[in-house]
Amino acid sequence: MYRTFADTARQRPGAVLRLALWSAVGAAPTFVFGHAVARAVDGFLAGRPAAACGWLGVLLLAGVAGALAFRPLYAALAAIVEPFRDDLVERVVRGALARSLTGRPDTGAVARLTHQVEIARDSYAGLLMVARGFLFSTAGALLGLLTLAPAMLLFVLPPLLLALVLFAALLALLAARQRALLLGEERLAERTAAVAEGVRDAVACGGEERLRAEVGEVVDEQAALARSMARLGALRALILALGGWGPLLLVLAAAPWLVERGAGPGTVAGALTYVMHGLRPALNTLVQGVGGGGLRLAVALERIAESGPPPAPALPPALPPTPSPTPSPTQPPALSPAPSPALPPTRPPTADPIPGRPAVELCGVTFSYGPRARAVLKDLDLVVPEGDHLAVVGPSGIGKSTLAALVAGTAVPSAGRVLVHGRPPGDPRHRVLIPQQAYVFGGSLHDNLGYLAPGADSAAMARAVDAVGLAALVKRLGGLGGMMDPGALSAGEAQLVALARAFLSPAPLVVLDEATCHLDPAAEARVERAFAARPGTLVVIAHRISSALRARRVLVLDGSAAVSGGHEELLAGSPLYRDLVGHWRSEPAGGLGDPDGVDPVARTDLPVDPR
Ligand SMILES: Nc1ncnc2c1ncn2[C@@H]1O[C@H](COP(=O)(O)OP(=O)(O)OP(=O)(O)O)[C@@H](O)[C@H]1O
Repeated sequence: MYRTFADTARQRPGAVLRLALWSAVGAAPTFVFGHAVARAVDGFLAGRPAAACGWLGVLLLAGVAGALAFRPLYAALAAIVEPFRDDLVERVVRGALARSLTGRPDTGAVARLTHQVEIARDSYAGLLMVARGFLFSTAGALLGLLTLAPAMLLFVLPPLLLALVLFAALLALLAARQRALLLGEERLAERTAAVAEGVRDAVACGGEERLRAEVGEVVDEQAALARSMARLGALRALILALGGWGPLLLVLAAAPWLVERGAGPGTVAGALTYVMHGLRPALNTLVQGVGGGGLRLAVALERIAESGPPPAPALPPALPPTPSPTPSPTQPPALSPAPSPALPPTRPPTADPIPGRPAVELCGVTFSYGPRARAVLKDLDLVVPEGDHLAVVGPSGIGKSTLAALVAGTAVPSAGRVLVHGRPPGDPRHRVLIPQQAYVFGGSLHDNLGYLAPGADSAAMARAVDAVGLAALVKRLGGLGGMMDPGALSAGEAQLVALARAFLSPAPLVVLDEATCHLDPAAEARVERAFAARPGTLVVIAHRISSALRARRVLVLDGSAAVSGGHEELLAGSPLYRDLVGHWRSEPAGGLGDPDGVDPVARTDLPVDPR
């Protein structure tokens, strides 16, 4: 997957040697400091200030040499770290490209993962610096002690070694805890996102308490993990105290014993310098660096490994696109109906429509958003013959969009059966659903329009553009190849793009769920007429009553009952339809006139008169 340090040592021994060499030069001051301090102290005490100052000069020179060694040291480090980074980047890009061939391109992957690669690179470089710094500084200090006063090692080595052993044991615990913390964070994020998305359903089912308890449990687990991580952090401080201050206290306590055995004050001062300026900072950096950056590196590498190329190469999907459980630019996210049995289908059927069967058949369909929620649709029967143009009207909240979702297969009935062209709904080759919220993506207008009809030629696109009235936007963008910024489009323009896309799609059934709500009445009329003239079946969840007037048939949803028929028929037979139309008739006319005296711009979903 990527080069380990051992691989690099084999492949680039020169770089590793250079790193070791310059690390040795960088650590030279650690070796020289103790001796220079010892000699300088002894020199001053013996009344030889010139010699003492000379040793102080040596100390200064060693410091300068150590500082100068850092420049080539970093160059040697880069020669080791950059190939490691290249390996990671290559893996990430290969993974993203391979996934894009599966038909589910993860466009955020490269940006996201290269960020993780940078974290891994920095952590790896930091870890190498820490490890080599510890090794060379400790070696320099111990060598200095050995040459200055070997007996001192008796007091320095035992606490240092004990601290290192304890730290190694703690590191394993820290890594396990850090991983658990990270996974817990992910669990918590997933849980809260799921709760936020489904809060409407949860409230509808009276499930707030249960949700609160479930989320609370994950939060408590996470808090317990964070507390235990903090306790391990305190243990780390104890280990540092043992390995850093232990040798210092022991050397101080042993000083009289050493002096009795002939060690001068300079030797004691030199030994203390080794402990204070060599061993203690080295241990400190090791514990902090490995405990922080090392764990981060391990986690980042794990995430990158997970994002690697999929096991087997996959081919692009056949066109038209196979159904995907993720929302497409014409398919709104699936509704979240009752947990069971009303789950959205994860793999819609791909069989061809059955010739001669109606475009839509609903048989005894009941749907509710939760097991204890009131049914939105109850025992609904409906047949929409092939080639029909049906408008669905009814008061706000009566279930018009729910019906559209059931027909499109993004919601599944709690009881009853829905068929589209004789097949279970949900196959994007059989139907296209345009919701109120238009899904338009950043890219060229051509790509947006061709999303559901990849083979569409420019003549077909021009026809769709003309049919829905998109020419002004095409002109503004400089042609079909013009790039679109979805954020810069007006809501009406975005709807027109989504509508033109649906117009181009080969799907024989089009469901418009208030898909023209941001258009003015004239533009809406043009769109509906265009779709009505398009071969296939049209179902319009009406936003204005004029949609009902244009349709061949109207379905009036009325909670417990639903009636359908022509406009005149319904005026005569449906009190609710009469109420709806009467309501708008009495509204001040706001747009085009109509032969029936109905204001065609009036909304169809105003609340029913509560009489
Ligand atoms: N995801 C959901 N979770 C829970 N309840 C929902 C959900 N979606 C809709 N409802 C409820 O179901 C009922 C029917 O909603 P629907 O959107 O189908 O009605 P509508 O007739 O299309 O309304 P409008 O014309 O206002 O869009 C409403 O009471 C609504 O609050």
